[in-house]
Amino acid sequence: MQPSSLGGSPRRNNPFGRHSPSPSPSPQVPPSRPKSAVFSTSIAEFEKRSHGRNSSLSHSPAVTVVSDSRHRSTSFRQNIHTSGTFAPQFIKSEELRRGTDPVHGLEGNNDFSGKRYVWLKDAEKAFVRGEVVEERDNGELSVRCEDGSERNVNSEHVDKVNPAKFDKADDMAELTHLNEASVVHNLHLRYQSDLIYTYSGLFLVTVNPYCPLPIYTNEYVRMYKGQNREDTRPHIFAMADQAFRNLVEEGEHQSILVTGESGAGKTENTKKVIQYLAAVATSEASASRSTGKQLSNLSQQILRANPILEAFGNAQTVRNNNSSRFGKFIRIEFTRSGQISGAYIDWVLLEKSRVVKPNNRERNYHIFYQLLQGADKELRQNLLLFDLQIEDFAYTKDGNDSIAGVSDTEEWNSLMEAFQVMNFSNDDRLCILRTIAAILHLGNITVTKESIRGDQAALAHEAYESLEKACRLLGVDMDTFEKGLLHPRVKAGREWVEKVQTPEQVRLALDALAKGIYERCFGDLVNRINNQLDRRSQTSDDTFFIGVLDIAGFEIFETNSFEQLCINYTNEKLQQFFNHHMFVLEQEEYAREQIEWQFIDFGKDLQPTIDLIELTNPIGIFSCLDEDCVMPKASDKSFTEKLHSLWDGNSPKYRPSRLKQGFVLTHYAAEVEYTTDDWLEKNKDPLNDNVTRLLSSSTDKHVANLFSDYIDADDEQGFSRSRVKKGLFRTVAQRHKDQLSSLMNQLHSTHPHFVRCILPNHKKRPKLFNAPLVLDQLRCNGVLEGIRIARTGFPNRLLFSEFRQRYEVLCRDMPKGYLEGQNAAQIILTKLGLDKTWYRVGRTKVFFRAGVLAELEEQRDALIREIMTRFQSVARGFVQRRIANKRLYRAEATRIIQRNFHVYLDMQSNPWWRLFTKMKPLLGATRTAAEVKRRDEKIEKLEMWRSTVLNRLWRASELLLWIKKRFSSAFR
Ligand SMILES: Nc1ncnc2c1ncn2[C@@H]1O[C@H](COP(=O)(O)OP(=O)(O)OP(=O)(O)O)[C@@H](O)[C@H]1O
Repeated sequence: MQPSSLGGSPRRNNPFGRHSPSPSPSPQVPPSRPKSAVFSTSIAEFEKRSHGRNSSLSHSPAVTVVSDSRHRSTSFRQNIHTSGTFAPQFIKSEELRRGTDPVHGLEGNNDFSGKRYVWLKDAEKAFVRGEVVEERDNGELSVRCEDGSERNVNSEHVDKVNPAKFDKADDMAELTHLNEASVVHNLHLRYQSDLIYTYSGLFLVTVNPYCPLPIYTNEYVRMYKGQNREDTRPHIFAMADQAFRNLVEEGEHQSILVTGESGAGKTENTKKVIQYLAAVATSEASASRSTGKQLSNLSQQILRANPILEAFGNAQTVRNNNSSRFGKFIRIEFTRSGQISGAYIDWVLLEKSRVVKPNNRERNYHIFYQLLQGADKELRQNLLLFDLQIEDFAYTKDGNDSIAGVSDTEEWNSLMEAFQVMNFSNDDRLCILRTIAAILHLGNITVTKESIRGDQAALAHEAYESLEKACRLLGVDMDTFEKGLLHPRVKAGREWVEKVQTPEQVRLALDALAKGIYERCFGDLVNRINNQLDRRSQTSDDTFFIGVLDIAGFEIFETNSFEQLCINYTNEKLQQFFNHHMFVLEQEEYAREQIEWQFIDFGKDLQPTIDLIELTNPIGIFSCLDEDCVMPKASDKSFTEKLHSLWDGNSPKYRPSRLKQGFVLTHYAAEVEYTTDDWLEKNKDPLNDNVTRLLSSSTDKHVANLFSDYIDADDEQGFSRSRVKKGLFRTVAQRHKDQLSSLMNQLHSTHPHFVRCILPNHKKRPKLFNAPLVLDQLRCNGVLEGIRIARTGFPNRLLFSEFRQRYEVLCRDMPKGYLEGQNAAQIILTKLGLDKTWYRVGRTKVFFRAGVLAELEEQRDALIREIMTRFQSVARGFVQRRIANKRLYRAEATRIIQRNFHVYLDMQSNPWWRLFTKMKPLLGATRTAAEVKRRDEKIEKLEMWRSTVLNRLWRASELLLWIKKRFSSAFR
């Protein structure tokens, strides 16, 4: 059943994404009432089953799907035709060839067989489907699996298989058996048919196809523009369009939250959203000519900001050749009439450790390679790079030099072009690239031990060349820089003393500086882009925004550190946001339908874990870490012990690690074990004060600006005051908490839409679907959590008309004549004998608990099976009777022939018969002679008769002549 086929209003208030009621549903022809004689058995059986319900594992593949899919496909095709853009890709030729339904691609077990199928857990494939061959009294099932094996399992440990009509369901929330196996199976079936987008209630789930699909063309943009979700197939454009229409129609900020693992397709989908919004907004803008050109230029700029962000914020990783190493929130501002009026990019969590330590099988940020491959001679001289190559720099020589299929020179050219579109001047470009080159040179400063005092740091002889180049590019004095690096001045009581540094400390300080410069440079670049995209002064109208959040999903690695805690904390907050939103919408829907329901805010489920991380009193993980960062003698170990003493036994979500120095947190997705090595250092993220102060007074305005928060005051007291005032001591945890809080505030002011990207395999291969991997991601990205919540309420809902059309057939003695929808539904439900806790009757719909519809479907299948069996038996009886009659007739004929033949044989031995057969030809001759004689006599008779007649005629004519003569002489 695909109720959404009836079209109707947008379903923004329907949290599970079930179809919205259509004000004018398509004609509903009630199924003609069956003859009671035919149905009597099944109804009695049904009543028996619904009272003494055995909610066993029984499943019979559904058989009655044709009308539903026809409804759906009709409405969809109508939509395509009316928009005039029928796209043949929608109906795959393969599907047509196989004769499966092109919209739902039904190919389930429509065999009327009544077999029972279940899902079994499987170590390799996650789940395997099997047919129940025996159900034992002790609750064990004997199951014949698809792989040919036969297994005995406890009935508690299997999941029900959905009726086949749910195969390739557009919205998984409509599955009546909402279990993990069914969700994975549905995604798998769709993925194999290139249907990469699927709804799961409020979520749009997308599985990376790893190959270009022709579904993002302008034709598709037109096809989705202004269409309801129900009238089109799941697509990122459908979600973007819904957000755009909500914005225009309701004047409300919108957000699209895209999350997933690395390589799952977040960035690609974010780009598609922006492409779609730019396209529809441009077409809106072109309606008003005056601003049209200017705004389409802005759309171009928004699109072209991407190559710049990717060059500086993306890198090749094992998972993804173009992995974004930061989270971004792109806000596209619109006027109330739907024209783009500006854009703004926020970023979080840039992976700056990559700048100094890229993995061996990965690369540093693209910009380093693009610069070294693409810059012309003049620029190379300006940046003091001369003939140096990738392998000449410490920060680029490890790891890969290039990416297969990607030309860094071409990418460089495209970056330069993007700079031009974004109105970056030559000077702007140069100063940005100078810092990048300076970082490369900083990496080449080799630190050794001083020859006299063994453990003190000194610069190697060859390091001076790189040091000089770095200092020139950064606009600082080389000697002061070196001194600040090797002998930094620190305050000891009231005195300032010079500190002795080990080579490791100096190397760390240089790396920290390189990371710090890169991060600040990235921030500055984003600010410049934002300045270009900011057009608020040019529009007088109120503006509303659609924000697209592209951020890393929940992470569980073998070793999870501080970075993973930051990411998982972010995802926990986003999941809480989702749960709360779903709860609010659900509540609205139930209230609108006036059904009784005790509401539970599932967002609150996640609060204990969030408190554990962010609370200040009692002191949470972040605050505890911050506190220890300013404690002189604190270490990672003391910090871990403090956490144990605070939270162990006081929160169900926390427990100490058994084997490592760390703790285990229970997140919504899973339990994650964090190791706390280096957390204090990571949280402090220290920069050498002496060097940063020097940079803040750089002769290069750009560099000075990057470090302006370190500006030295006249006196040393003033210096430390200014640092405190400008919040320089903010730790990474504090910064992240603040950034996240600001992001959450923005999100709370929006109407959200959720996209979950799924990585199908680690081999980057199309059509390869690794079910256990997908299942893990569904767990981590909250899709299964959403389904869990859905199961606690009434996830399946049907309009009265649809409910009646489908299930009235199960009820005998329905009142005749017109019945109002609610009344009819109520009567049917009562007659079906369903437990009242299993459903609610609203004002326009019937709501069901998960699994109830499957039970009804089963009854309906049984009934139809019964009808089909009877029909088949009558038809077969008729055919067999005809065959039997024919056979009987033939047998009779054969017997007659045989009898005659026997008689013939018997007569052969009879002498009279033999005499007769010999005489028979003679008899024939005698008969001929008699005949000739008889005819001769007849001829003779006729001859005589003829001559007599002729004689008389002659005499008569003689007499007439005589009379004539007599009369003529008499009258003369
Ligand atoms: N819809 C799509 N169509 C075709 N290819 C895609 C699609 N989505 C993703 N891909 C492929 O997968 C690759 C990785 O996608 P993407 O960069 O968007 O992942 P991501 O989730 O943003 O990863 P990261 O978090 O590492 O940045 C892309 O370079 C592209 O080759």
